[in-house]
Amino acid sequence: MQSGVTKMRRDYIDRDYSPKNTDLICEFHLEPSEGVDFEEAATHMAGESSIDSWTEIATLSPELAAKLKPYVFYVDEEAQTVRVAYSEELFELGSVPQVLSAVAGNILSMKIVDNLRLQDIAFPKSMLREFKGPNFGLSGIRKLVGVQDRPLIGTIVKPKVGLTSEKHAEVAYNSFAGGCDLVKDDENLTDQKFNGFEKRAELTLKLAEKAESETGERKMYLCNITAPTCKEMIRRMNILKDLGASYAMIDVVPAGWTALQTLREEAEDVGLVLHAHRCMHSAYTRNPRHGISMVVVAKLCRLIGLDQLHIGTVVGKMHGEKHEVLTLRDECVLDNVPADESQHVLAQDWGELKPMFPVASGGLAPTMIPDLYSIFGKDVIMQFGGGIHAHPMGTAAGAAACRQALEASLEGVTLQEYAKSHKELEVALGKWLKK
Ligand SMILES: O=C(COP(=O)(O)O)[C@H](O)[C@H](O)COP(=O)(O)O
Ligand SMILES: [Mg+2]
Repeated sequence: MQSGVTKMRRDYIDRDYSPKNTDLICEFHLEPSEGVDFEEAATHMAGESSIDSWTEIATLSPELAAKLKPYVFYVDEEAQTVRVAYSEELFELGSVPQVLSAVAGNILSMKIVDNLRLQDIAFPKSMLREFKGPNFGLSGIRKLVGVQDRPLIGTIVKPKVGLTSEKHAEVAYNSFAGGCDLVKDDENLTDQKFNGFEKRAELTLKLAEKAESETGERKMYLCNITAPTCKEMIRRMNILKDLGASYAMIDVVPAGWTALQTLREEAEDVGLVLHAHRCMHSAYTRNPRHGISMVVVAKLCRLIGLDQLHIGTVVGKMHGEKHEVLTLRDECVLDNVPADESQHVLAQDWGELKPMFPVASGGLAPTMIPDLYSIFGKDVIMQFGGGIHAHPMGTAAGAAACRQALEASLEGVTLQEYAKSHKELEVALGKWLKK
């Protein structure tokens, strides 16, 4: 046995245990380190994530253990999968940080495992009750934007950073004028010297309003409030509210779970939709054998109450297989997610918690819209950066090409056919359609 590993007094493997509907259930991918037995590793992992330590602890009485012990009720050594049921009493039910400190905390660092990945958490009703979920959610956003029957089209002002506030607002205006419903900041644009938060928000919201009156469509600006402190993020949210904004955007992983829980409370008071950019998630989601899955990240976002979340594109530039992205979509939009063993997904009844609006973004071009529509259907926000601002005729034409490609998809017409009477789309096909 490896150093630091001694026999625990208790064995938490119990294949006969049937989880109670009040239990929090986790599925893990587990690879013991060399010479460590699979079940031994599973028992240690379950103990470390709840009541136990690396050696027999005298202060853990049999009564206490009987009340709070974890149950490793599913063990598949060949598939390297275990499921653990934890009593709800182990948790501060309204605290995402506390839950993560338990089920995705020390255990990811243990020497007895070479790899360990938290694949999914099924939250019991008692925990769902402690959270509000999205305030607006998918249907609230549709109502706000006034678009019911098609995907929304969004853009990220490019370049990511470097434009002045005036130029930023102008690029946003051109995007709105060309047909975007939503314009957002990039994830690394917050409050830099060349483009301060307040000035950018003021100028861009003003031009969003102008585009609204010119086009007769609602135009939403998603200004990034990510900041060094919660206090400052709340201040920025209030600035947005005072300027008449409907949305705030936040980088959910860099900002952290406590910040999100804080912002969710404030967002309800100020009445802003929260857009969740997931940058940095791959630091712990990308390795299929270790860390935390994106499904867990998405579920935590819905639980806390972000209104829309980046989930990947399948066809764009970012990592993410179709089945993974669709699993994320399901966790965003369904009221009841069925278990899917092949995807390491546990059943989740979302109860009263509203659906989030899924966002597909990252390396998209207008030419991909038919594929995006067939993958996601209408309940998706299609978001283009380079795919709009690199259009040879400019930003407004890029946005128009996206709307035209969407119209073609909704009508079941090929892009080539539609492009015959739509110049912007024709030019976009010339640039991006693979020959
Ligand atoms: O700025 C972009 C996309 O710009 P572009 O369209 O020019 O690639 C976003 O940050 C990515 O969507 C992030 O990826 P994900 O949504 O997968 O988290
Ligand atoms: Mg970006």
